[in-house]
Amino acid sequence: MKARFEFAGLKQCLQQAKLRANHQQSRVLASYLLPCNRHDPLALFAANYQYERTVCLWSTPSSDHYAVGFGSACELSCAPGGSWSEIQTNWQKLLASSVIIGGHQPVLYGGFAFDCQKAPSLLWKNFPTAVLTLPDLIFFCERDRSYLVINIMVSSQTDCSLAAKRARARWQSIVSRPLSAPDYDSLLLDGVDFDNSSTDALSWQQRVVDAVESIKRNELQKVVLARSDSLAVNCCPGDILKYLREYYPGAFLFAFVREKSCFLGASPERLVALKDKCINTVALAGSAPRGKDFATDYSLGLSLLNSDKDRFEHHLVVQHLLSILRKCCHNVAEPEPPQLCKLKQIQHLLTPLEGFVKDGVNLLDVLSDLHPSAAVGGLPRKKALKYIRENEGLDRGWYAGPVGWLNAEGEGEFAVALRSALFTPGRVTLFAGCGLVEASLPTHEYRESCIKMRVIRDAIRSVSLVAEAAG
Ligand SMILES: C=C(O[C@H]1C=CC=C(C(=O)O)[C@@H]1O)C(=O)O
Repeated sequence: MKARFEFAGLKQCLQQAKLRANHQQSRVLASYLLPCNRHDPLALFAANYQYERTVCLWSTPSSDHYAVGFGSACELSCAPGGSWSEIQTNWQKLLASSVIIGGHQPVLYGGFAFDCQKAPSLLWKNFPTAVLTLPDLIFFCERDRSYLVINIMVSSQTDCSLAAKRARARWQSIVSRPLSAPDYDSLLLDGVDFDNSSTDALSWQQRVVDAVESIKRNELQKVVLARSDSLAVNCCPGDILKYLREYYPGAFLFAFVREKSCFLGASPERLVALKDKCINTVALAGSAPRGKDFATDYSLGLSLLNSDKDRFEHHLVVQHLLSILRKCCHNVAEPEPPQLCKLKQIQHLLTPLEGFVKDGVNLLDVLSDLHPSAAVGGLPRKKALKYIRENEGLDRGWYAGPVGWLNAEGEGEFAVALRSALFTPGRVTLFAGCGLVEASLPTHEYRESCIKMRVIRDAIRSVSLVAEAAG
């Protein structure tokens, strides 16, 4: 299909919004959809992420559905510690007066910090504790369909013709921007993976010992301790996403660029999806490495399914999620026994859970009840969070927080931002955590955290080798 920017249609949409803005004396959202040529969403991301202050990318597991958003027509947030459902209420208010042409649902994308009570450190300064963004331009593609949505906040002063021209020019520059040559330097990647004896490794293992002691004293039932690793490396998040798309097709692929930082990952864990009143979530906890061949892999999977320690760790997550679902949903199905979720480097125990949302409960209500699940926080929840705050010694930022989207009908999907890293100029910070119960062993947990970090670490290594080979 030839690209045709239906300029007249956009201008009319803006003019309608302007009439409304005039009438109500406040800004009105104009959202306009038009079919467009197919582009590779990851190439669009890679070519443009350095030129736009806000970019987001989202792809649903095992699907060909991608959304790439540029800029921000508006941002909805709530104060640290504030109620997330405030965001959804404000979104509904904004939509009530909007002019939407194209038969689509405008969509917000964004995320929440793991711990919204904590002020962000310098590392996460560009990531507010809770923010959902309506991009200026969103490119969607699915199978053979692709389209562009243009969102503009219109006031009584807006020059509709100029705003339409600007949107067209911006999209044209986005699609015609060439990929800049990657700049990879000082890759300090080798030798740290399973080195159990470095000071960082030992001090983290000591934290695990202390947490397990606390569990043995019955102060906690379970706690998830995370750690970070920082690498001095300059590499293109777009290339990392291409690697993740290839090797983790079953994961939620996400990226959020804010100013010069990019938080991205390939998460296997859905926190919540709401469609047609049906809520879906998963318990994902309990891990084992993948085997090098079928027989070893099969036996590792079988031992994981039969491991008392992992089954207990997983059971806690299932029971906790069920108790929350039963409050906000009816017809909560009894779960089946856990199954294996096999990823490139690691396998997990997984239990899907489902219910039908009660009237008057919205997606962000459910999200804020489910987060943090015992797969990333612990139990009892409040005590585990306090323990993490006081003992982990890390600013998790958006790592292990919910990331995803919310549409105009209140439907959406959020994943737990795992297998993720924060890219800042010249540096990448990797994050991973492990669920601890009484039977957890520090060396095993450290090794598990290394395997989890390999998702991004291997991606960096692979794209830098390709860049080196290309000269
Ligand atoms: C906290 C993480 O993983 C969670 C999800 C799956 C398995 C987990 C585990 O076995 O500990 C964790 O609960 C992480 O990847 O950083």
